[in-house]
Amino acid sequence: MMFEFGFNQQYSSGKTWAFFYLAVTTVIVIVVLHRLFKAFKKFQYFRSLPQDKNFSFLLGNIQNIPKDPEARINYGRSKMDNIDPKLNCMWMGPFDPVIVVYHPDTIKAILKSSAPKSRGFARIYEMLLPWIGEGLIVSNGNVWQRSRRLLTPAFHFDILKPYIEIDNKAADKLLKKLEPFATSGEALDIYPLLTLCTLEVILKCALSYDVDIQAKSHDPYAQSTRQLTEIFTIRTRTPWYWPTFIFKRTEVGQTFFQCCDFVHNMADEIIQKRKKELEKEENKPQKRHLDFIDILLMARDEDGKAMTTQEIRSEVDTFMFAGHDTTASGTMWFLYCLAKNPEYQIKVQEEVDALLDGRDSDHILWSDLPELPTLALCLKESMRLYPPVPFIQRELTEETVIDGHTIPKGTLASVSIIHLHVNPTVWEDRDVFRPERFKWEEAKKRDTFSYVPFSAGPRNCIGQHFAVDEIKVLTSRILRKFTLELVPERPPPVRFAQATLQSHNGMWLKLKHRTE
Ligand code: HEM
Repeated sequence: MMFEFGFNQQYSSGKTWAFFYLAVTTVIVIVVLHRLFKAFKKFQYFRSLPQDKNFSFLLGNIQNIPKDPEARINYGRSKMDNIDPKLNCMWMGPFDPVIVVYHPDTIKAILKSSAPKSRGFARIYEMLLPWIGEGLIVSNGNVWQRSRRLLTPAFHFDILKPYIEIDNKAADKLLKKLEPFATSGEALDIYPLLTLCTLEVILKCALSYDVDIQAKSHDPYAQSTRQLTEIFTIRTRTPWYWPTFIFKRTEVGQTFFQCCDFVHNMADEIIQKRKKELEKEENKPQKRHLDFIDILLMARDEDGKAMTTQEIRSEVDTFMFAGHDTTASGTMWFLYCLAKNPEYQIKVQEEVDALLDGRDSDHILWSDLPELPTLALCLKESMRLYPPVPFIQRELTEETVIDGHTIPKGTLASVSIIHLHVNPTVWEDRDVFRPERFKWEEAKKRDTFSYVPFSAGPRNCIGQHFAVDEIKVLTSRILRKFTLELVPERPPPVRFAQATLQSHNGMWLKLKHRTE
């Protein structure tokens, strides 16, 4: 009996295990099959969307993207022209579909939604993290909301007003540096001079950091920023650089992290200097507005908690980058557009002359800014053709209907500002520089999402008024003194869409004194 019982017990427990294994295996097989089925359905769904049919099961569409920077921009444009005028699906590998949008209807669906910045493996904002941290550009959710609420007062008109004189003083120095080129007739690449000028402005205005950066022929901070944006762009387009542990071991990766250390040290220095000044000021409070950095240093939560050093540094890094590279790019392309379209350059010069003639000083005043309507129209048109921030990205956190397509949650969306601005269904004579298209009678007929150089919706650019004022002051000061000409011996600028829109071969211009 004992034996029988033991045998039966063994037999039945063996059977139980067999059942157990069978059940587990069945569940695993069902789960795997279900996942595969879902992945296949998702794949089929994305394959049914408008897209470049030249698709590889290994690389998706990556191999179709041209290496040449200008051809790369034109590749996106040809998809808009030939595949679909509103959106297409781009495969960044066999399992990574990205929805690219470039029409007011489709861009609106993304920018009006609460879709956050894309984060996680291989996502562009994640790749910015080691550099600008969880600052306003990269952060999401509560962290972003808190910083945005805190920093919005730093861009109030009352704060921006005195910055105009800082812009003018920076312009004075820039003009002095341009003078010898006008005298000798030698062409120059104007971009490096513009970056130093805009860097000086952001350091003085937002960070109360008074250094004569323009006195140098180059600045290590501006240089590091350039290297960081270049390497960041390379990384976003090179799948084998996506895993951080590999990227860190490559030469470019090491340069990237060295540059990060450099800019972080500079941010720390600025913060420490300002902290000491504020401590001194505490004893003799002055009636003045708070700069961006003061707001960061003095901010307290409801429970009295200050921002951590790391949080403050991320915001400082964010503003130092976002506040100078964009305006330098915007000014550079604006000057190019005017050199290329002399009839508009003359109109702007006449407008500036009419404003300043008879004055003792050429400094532009805050009250002068609305008196430059032609310049304002030309600047808008230049930012249409050459948007300083060409692309941005979002991640859909919920299923979203875009132009009748139900795009699943988790999908990456690339907002192509540079293509929206030349979408032929929106813009007549899209490649022609015609600033009049921004006159109210014409502009009011267009969807507001047709033109978004500063993005739109809740995550729009916090610094847009700061930027536009600065560009207006710099360009009117340059045009008051010089006439700009293209350099026929040099090839035209080659657009390069990095974090900001650059020229791959510099921005070569000739300057002539207006008196000549
Ligand atoms: C011509 C100059 C500028 C252009 C074209 C521009 C454009 C943009 C765009 C398109 C965005 C959205 C980015 C995204 O969604 O990822 C943005 C965001 C931002 N910009 Fe600008 N920008 C300019 C100048 C500035 C300046 C001067 C500052 C600071 C002083 C600044 C600070 C920021 C910040 C902090 C954000 C993130 C805002 C948020 O998400 O709440 N920008 N900008």
